[in-house]
Amino acid sequence: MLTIIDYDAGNTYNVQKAFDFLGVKTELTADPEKILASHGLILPGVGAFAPAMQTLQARGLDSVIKQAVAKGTPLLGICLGMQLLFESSSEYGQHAGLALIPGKVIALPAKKGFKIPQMGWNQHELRQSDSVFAYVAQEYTYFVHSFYAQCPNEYLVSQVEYSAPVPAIVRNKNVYGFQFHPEKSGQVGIKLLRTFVEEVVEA
Ligand SMILES: NC(=O)CC[C@H](N)C(=O)O
Repeated sequence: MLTIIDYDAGNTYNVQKAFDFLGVKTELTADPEKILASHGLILPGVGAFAPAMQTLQARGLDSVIKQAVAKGTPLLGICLGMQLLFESSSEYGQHAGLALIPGKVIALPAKKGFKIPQMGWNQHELRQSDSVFAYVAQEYTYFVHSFYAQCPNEYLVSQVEYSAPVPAIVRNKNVYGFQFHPEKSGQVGIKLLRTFVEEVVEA
């Protein structure tokens, strides 16, 4: 069973439905004991960075997540949930993140021909050929975001080109992030979630 961290994130229902479709049981909880006992964690998220971090902190979930990761529990952050994994975000001011992956989140640059937010399908370019997600090369997934992560290449599994090179899948040991919405990315999105379960959590 996977544990979806409950901090009133907006895409929790759709993420749960995606795992239901996979036949993977999930439990939505903010209970520290359940999170620490979990075999795999999902950090969903849509909306602004600061209120999301404030809710995590208000529920003590920031430290519980860090404890779980430190003992090796795999964690997948989705969209805003991926951005929260980094050290900081400049969305509406400067805010500290969970600092589970080195790097910062900044605004997508304005550039002629690139509407902000990026809202649509984009094609992955692979950066780590030995990743369990390597098959995502040249595949398309669905993005909705105005901010993006800047991180050292060693944490980059795949990226998409928009008004800047956007990390699409990132990894730091047992911590993974998807900037896109796998729950809105059709068969590829479902396959990527299945890979996280079968090749990471259950491996
Ligand atoms: N869809 C989202 O929640 C996007 C996350 C973040 N607010 C961004 O604009 O990048």
